[in-house]
Amino acid sequence: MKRICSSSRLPCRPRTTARSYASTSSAEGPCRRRPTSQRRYRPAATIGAYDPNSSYILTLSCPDRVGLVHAVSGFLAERNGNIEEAAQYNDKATGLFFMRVQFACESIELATLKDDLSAFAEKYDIRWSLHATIAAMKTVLMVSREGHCLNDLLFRWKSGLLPIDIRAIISNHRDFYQLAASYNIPFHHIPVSAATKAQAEARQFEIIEAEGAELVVLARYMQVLSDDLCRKLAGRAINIHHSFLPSFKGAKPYYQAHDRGVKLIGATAHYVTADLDEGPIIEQDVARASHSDTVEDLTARGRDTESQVLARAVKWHSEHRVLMNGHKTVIFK
Ligand SMILES: Nc1nc2c(c(=O)[nH]1)N[C@@H](CN(C=O)c1ccc(C(=O)N[C@@H](CCC(=O)O)C(=O)O)cc1)CN2
Repeated sequence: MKRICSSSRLPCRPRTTARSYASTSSAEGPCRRRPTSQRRYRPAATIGAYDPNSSYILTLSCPDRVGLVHAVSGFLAERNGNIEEAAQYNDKATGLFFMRVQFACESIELATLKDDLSAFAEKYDIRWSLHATIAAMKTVLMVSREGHCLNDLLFRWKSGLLPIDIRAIISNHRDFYQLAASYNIPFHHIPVSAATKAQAEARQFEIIEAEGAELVVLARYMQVLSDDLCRKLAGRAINIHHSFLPSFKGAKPYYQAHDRGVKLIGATAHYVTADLDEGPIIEQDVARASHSDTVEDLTARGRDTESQVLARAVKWHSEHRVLMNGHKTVIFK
């Protein structure tokens, strides 16, 4: 039966298997042990003895104390868990400890591992989460009229460079309908105005939940999300702001930068909160500016910076390398 795209009313073409990532439903397609920066994701068949289905990422935070690394590594060793990558940080200001461990563990059922982790976590007052390394993160992209970040994310995903599973694109304009079609991704055009905002956001959230999105990326989506939607998307919505925050918040940062005469412009990827452009920062970068630059020059130069900053933030989030630390983040690159 042909699947009809809810908003575009057009038959959705069956999805290609272009992605080399396993969507969470069919568990195939992990990566060999290249350094993360060089990893290219490809089908399981080409991989040797390594069993992808037994590789996990554990992230945790708890009040800091002596022996936590020993306790975590001991917990895994007792269950024949082989640590492949580990990083930790203790924040002296908050007294909190953070850790990310990637490990292979073939001799234990996932459910048992989770039960054991729950008991272990209680002992140390640990907040934790466990993810299958190969699971591609279900993602919905949102965009308005500037398509450079959207285009960049789609190309990196298609090239197997991002461990995500792009389920849908939502926009308050039609501009990128064809781009979405070229990647066989459902495109949802949902106009937003002050009068229709609540209804529009209800439709947006319906799609996000229907797609089981673990991540929503505001790839130059230029509408302010309501407090209610921000609460529902807390910790799973990333925005790219086209300035080096905290400078130049708002919708027109390049005009503000030009007026101020700055010598550096920048971009900031951050989690979306109800407080506009105030969310925990994941990644930032800068580019040079000069007295001779027009706003158009700054806007054009900023596009590359925005795309690269957002792609890095999406990659780190989808590899479970970003841990929340109050209104800040800890990044295990
Ligand atoms: N609740 C939040 N919503 C959004 C955030 C955020 O941090 N919290 N970031 C923005 C993106 N953004 C800057 O990065 C931004 C977008 C839009 C505006 C704005 O003032 N928009 C006007 C409408 C502008 C238009 O129609 O072109 C408005 O919404 O009234 C400021 C900052 C995404 N949403």
